[in-house]
Amino acid sequence: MGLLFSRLWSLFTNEEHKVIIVGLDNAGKTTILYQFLMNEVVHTSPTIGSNVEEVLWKNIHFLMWDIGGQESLRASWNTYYTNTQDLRKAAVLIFANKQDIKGSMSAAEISQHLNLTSVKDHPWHIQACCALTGEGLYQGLEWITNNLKRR
Ligand SMILES: Nc1nc2c(ncn2[C@@H]2O[C@H](COP(=O)(O)OP(=O)(O)OP(=O)(O)O)[C@@H](O)[C@H]2O)c(=O)[nH]1
Ligand SMILES: [Mg+2]
Repeated sequence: MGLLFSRLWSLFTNEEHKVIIVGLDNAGKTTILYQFLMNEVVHTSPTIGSNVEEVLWKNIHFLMWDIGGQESLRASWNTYYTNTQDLRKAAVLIFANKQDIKGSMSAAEISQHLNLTSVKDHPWHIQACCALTGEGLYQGLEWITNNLKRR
């Protein structure tokens, strides 16, 4: 009974899911964040610190943190993990962005270089995308959503 109530409760409260976006500088993280928020390409400059936005998609609330990727900022990435629900249970989505650029590595190539098949302790998925057109972005979000449902 308690379980049923807590399940019903979680349906009604519409809890928020924290997403942390990290990666190399110039990879397109901020562009991706604002595509999710506004469905458009915004003009960006390198992020110093972070941007945080609430994104509602298919009735699911995501709190998305986009963190600056410059080398000098990477040591502080872990401060953003502190309040994350439980990083040990985190699902990992890798966006292989800028697929519109000729000669960009495919998702399969990136997967090989990152040795993703060796990751056994987190569910992971690699998604090819282009943040300028939005192509692939929602497939990535769909994967995250399906992952939440399986928990
Ligand atoms: N061609 C192309 N350019 C993109 C794409 N996504 C982002 N860009 C461009 O790449 C540049 C950097 O994008 P940002 O979103 O600022 O990159 P970032 O990862 O937030 O960078 P930092 O904040 O420094 O970590 C911008 O000029 C974007 O317009 C893409 O899919 N294709
Ligand atoms: Mg940025």
